[in-house]
Amino acid sequence: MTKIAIFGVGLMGGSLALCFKDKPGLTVVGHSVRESSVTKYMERGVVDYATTSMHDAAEGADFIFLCVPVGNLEEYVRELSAMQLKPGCIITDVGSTKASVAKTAGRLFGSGVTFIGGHPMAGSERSGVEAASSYLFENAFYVLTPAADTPAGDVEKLTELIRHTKAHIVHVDPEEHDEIVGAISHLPHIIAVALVNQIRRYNEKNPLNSVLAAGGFRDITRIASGDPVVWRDILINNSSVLLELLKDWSMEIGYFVRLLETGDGEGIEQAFLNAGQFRSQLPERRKGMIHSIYECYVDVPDHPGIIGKIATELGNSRINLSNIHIIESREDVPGVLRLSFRTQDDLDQAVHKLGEIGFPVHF
Ligand SMILES: NC(=O)C1=CN([C@@H]2O[C@H](COP(=O)(O)OP(=O)(O)OC[C@H]3O[C@@H](n4cnc5c(N)ncnc54)[C@H](O)[C@@H]3O)[C@@H](O)[C@H]2O)C=CC1
Ligand SMILES: O=C(O)C(=O)Cc1ccc(O)cc1
Repeated sequence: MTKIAIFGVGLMGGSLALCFKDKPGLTVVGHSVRESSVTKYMERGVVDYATTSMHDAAEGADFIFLCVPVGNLEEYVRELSAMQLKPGCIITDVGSTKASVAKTAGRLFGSGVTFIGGHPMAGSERSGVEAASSYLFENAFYVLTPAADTPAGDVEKLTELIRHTKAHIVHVDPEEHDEIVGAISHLPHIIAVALVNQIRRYNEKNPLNSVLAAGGFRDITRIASGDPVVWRDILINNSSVLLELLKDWSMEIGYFVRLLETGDGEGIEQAFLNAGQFRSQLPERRKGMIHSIYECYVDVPDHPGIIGKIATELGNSRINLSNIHIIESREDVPGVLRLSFRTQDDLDQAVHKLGEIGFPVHF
C-alpha cells in the first residue's frame, strides 16, 4: 500500500484526498490539529483514516501533502525535517506561493527525503472540506517546482500520483512562479477586494448601490470572497512582488484618470480594444485561476415552465447539471440562465442538446 498523508484537509487537501481515495494501492490519511476536524473528515469519508497526531500521519508515509495556509507551511517543513520519515518519502505542498517554501525545504531536507513544491492552479472562493471536490483539478494546470538537483525519479513518482487529479502538470521555477501568479491571481484578488470595499462604503450612504450591483460587478468581484486567512498569508508572503505590481497598477489607473480629465474618447476606445483583443486570445474555457467551473449562459423567454423544460431535457439525455442560476437583474429583457457542469464533456453535450432544442447558448 502507498500511504499518502495530507496535512490540512480543507478545500485543496480535501479535493486531493478525494482524487486519491479508493484508488487501488493507495491509502489516504488526513491530519488536523483539531479533534473536531478529524471527526468531520472521517464522517464525510474524504480520507481512510484521520488523526491529530503528526507522528501517526507522517510515519511510514510515501507521500506527504502540506495543504495548510502559506503562513504555516514552513513550520510544517521544519517539524517534518526533525522526524524520522520513511526513506524515499516525497513531501510536497499546494501553497499559492513557491519561492520561500522551496528555499526553506531545500535547506532542511537531505538525502532520503525529497521536497518538491506544488501549486494546483484551480480553486474557488470557497474554503473548507465542505467545498472539496474530486473534479476541482480536472483540466487545470498543476505547477511543480523541482530544483535542479531534485532526483528525476522522484519528480516522476510524484507526477504519476498527481495524474489522478486529471490536471496538466507543468514545471516552473519558484521565483518565476511567484511573479507570474502574483500578476494573474494575487493582484486581481487585491483589486477585487479594494473595489468591493469602495462600493461597500458608498452603500453605507445609499443602499441602492448593492441593490443595483449586477452582472459585471458580481463577475469581477467573486474572488473577493476568498478565505481571509488564506489570502492574508499569500499576500504577505508575496509582498515584494505585489508592491512592484501595485506600482504598475496605479500607473494603469493614472492613465485612465488622464483619459477622463482630457476627455480622450479615442484613448478609451483604444484601451478597450487592446484589452478585448488580448483577452480573446486567452485559452478558452481552460479551468484555472479565475474560471473554475464549466458553465454557459442560455437566453430563455421569461415564462413559467421553461427552467423545468431545460432541466428535464438535459436529464433525459443523462447530462449532469451541477447548478442552475437565474440572473435576476435583467428586467424587461429575456431571462438569462447560467448552467454549470462538472466536466467539459457534460458542458459540450449540453451545448449540443440545447442547440438542438432551439435555445441559444452564450459563454
Ligand atoms: N483556495 C484556493 O482556491 C487555493 C488555495 N491554494 C493554497 O492551498 C492551501 C490551503 O488553502 P485552502 O484549501 O483553500 O484553505 P482551507 O481553509 O479550505 O483549508 C486549510 C486547511 O488548513 C487547516 N489549517 C488552517 N490553519 C491552520 C494552522 N494554523 N495550522 C494547521 N492547520 C491549519 C484548516 O483546518 C484546513 O484544513 C493554501 O496554502 C493556499 O494558498 C492553492 C490553490 C488554490
Ligand atoms: O476562485 C478562483 O477562481 C481562483 O482564482 C482560485 C485560486 C485561488 C488561489 C490560487 O492559488 C489558485 C486559484
